[in-house]
Amino acid sequence: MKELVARIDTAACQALRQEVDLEYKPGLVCPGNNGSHADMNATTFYRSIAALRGYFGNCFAAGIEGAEFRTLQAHGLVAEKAMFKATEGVNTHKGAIFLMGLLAGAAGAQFREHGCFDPISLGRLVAAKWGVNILLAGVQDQVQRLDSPTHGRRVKDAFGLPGAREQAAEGFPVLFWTTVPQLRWALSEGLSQEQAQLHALVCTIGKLPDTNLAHRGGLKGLQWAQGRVDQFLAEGGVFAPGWKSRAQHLCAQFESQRLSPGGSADLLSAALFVQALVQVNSELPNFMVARS
Ligand SMILES: CC(C)(COP(=O)(O)OP(=O)(O)OC[C@H]1O[C@@H](n2cnc3c(N)ncnc32)[C@H](O[C@H]2O[C@H](COP(=O)(O)OP(=O)(O)OP(=O)(O)O)[C@@H](O)[C@H]2O)[C@@H]1O)[C@@H](O)C(=O)NCCC(=O)NCCS
Ligand SMILES: Nc1ncnc2[nH]cnc12
Repeated sequence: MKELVARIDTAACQALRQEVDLEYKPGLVCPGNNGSHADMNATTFYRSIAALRGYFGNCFAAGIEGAEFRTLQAHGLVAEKAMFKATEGVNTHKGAIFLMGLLAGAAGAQFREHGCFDPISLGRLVAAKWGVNILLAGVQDQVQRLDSPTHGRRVKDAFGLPGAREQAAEGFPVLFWTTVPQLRWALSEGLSQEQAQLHALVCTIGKLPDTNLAHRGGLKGLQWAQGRVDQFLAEGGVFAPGWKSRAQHLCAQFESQRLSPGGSADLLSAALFVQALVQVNSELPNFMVARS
């Protein structure tokens, strides 16, 4: 069982690494460009990923043991602390800690029940098992942090915009209806990993009410960003010749507005993790683990 837990943990950390290493992400930190961020670069993200080692495996193991949401939440809070320590206070992966921790926990619950995973139904399982408690935790958080609300909370209060919690409680509709299928479709059309990942990211930005965009740019900023990616797609996106220079232009536009779609970046990581789980599923006989 230890080997499987380690395999899941590695798959999640690799997904985070793939996301950071992808170039031409509008407004986001890439190896060659810090996007709309002055306080972090790719090295900050690598440090953060190193600090998260073990966390996703812990969530998976907790799922196997039949964990309630509060157990996952406790693991998540420890991981957030480790991230902030490694990045000297910069928020690199708060969203990913939350949503990929939940997905890893749900994969554990599926494994406990069936001895394998059905990655595509992980979102529905998260909603069914923990949805209510995820939303209740938000209410508690609001009461406790009235003096210093999070960016997500500020945006919810100002614009009524749902955030990471609502996505999770609803079974990650954007992840499973947009990010994952667009990634798979682009790959099946013969695109490279780089093009397919960028395509999935851009489609996600167009659909997600990303609280990061709304926090920095208000509703106008969110709408502007979604309009820009829609135009990029309408011009052929990564499928059309000259996509790299159009993607670079898109990046420059996001930087000029200081906008960064951090929530969408997290969904790309989560989609890469879901894809990796499909692969792990096919490797399960090699682990020869006994369930109990
Ligand atoms: C549930 C929590 C994650 C709390 O969320 P809350 O709603 O209170 O809001 P935030 O603290 O603002 O964090 C939410 C993060 O989620 C990502 N996100 C945003 N929109 C969405 C969305 N629509 N769907 C899914 N995910 C979304 C986003 O993460 C990314 O952005 C980060 C940078 O954010 P921030 O620091 O705000 O922005 P900057 O622009 O850098 O700030 P300035 O420079 O302008 O100052 C980046 O790290 C990405 O990860 C949001 O940040 C949570 O706090 C919680 O409950 N945690 C406990 C852990 C837990 O319960 N785990 C449970 C199970 S495993
Ligand atoms: N590459 C990235 N840049 C900025 N914020 C992010 N949040 C998650 N990944 C990110």
